[in-house]
Amino acid sequence: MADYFPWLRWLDPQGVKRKMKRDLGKAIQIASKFVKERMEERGVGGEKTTDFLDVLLEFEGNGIAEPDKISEHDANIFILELFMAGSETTSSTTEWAMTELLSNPETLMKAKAELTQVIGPNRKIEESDIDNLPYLQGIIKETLRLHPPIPFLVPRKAMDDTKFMGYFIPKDTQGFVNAYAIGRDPDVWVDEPNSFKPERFIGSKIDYKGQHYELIPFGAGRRMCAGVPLAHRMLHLTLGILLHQFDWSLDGNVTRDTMDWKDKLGITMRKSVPLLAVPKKCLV
Ligand code: HEM
Repeated sequence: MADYFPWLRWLDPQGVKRKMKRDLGKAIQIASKFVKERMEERGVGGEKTTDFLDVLLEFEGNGIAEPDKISEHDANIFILELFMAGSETTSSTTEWAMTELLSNPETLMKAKAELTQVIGPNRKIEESDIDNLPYLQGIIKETLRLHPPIPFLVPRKAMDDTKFMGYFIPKDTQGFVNAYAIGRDPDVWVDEPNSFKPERFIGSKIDYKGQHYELIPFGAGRRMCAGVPLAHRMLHLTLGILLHQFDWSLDGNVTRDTMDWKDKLGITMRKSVPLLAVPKKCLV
């Protein structure tokens, strides 16, 4: 309500700010446990680790353009942000990918055939295999095109009065970029824009790294997703392992037509009714 009537903001009429403060406080507490634990381990000379948290704790800045040290509070916020930005985005993308594949058996078969051909029966998919799996890459791109987990990206604010494409945008206007609509724009995606067709990316240079504005599930520009390299690996490895190691079917009598396709917007835009899929270990 306060977005429509900004003068109501101080009243917090729906209690949104109050609830946010309470819940964020709980989330910071969880993140702070990881940070405290690591600080204590490092203090007693525990096993040496070199992950992102160690980098934060070891940081020494020049104290001018950057701090001398990263405070414990800031380390907590960093860790919380990575959890919040990185977990539900990747899990909901994997759920949508499986949903699309289980409703498109031919596509699922092609993905499994590629994995069998490239990886073979005797080993597991590794990071170095990803570049040799163009069909799997097409599946991930197609999933992110149709189901971007952050459909309006992160809100922007006009820093100054701006004229843009004939519109006047006053300073401080909040703007959203509709990555969901861009991904389904029939002027750009001319071949059945609402259908799941990983083939459209075979032989195409279009990628989600911020250079091709028709596919921007990670945003673009200086504030685009900081986790693209990690998400890219995680998505291909997770989906690759699920498809390579198991045969999958839909639960019970559910079919493509009776499946619930609704999404709901929370932290991410995920399936409204969770996918129920049944794995069977591949007999290889
Ligand atoms: C499917 C996976 C993911 C998607 C679709 C995604 C998407 C996004 C989007 C749309 C933004 C805002 C960009 C903008 O508004 O231009 C963002 C920001 C961010 N993402 Fe991701 N993300 C994913 C995974 C991850 C992972 C795994 C991490 C790290 C663990 C991560 C860390 C971040 C961070 C730190 C930001 C804020 C960057 C900034 O404000 O400068 N993301 N992400």
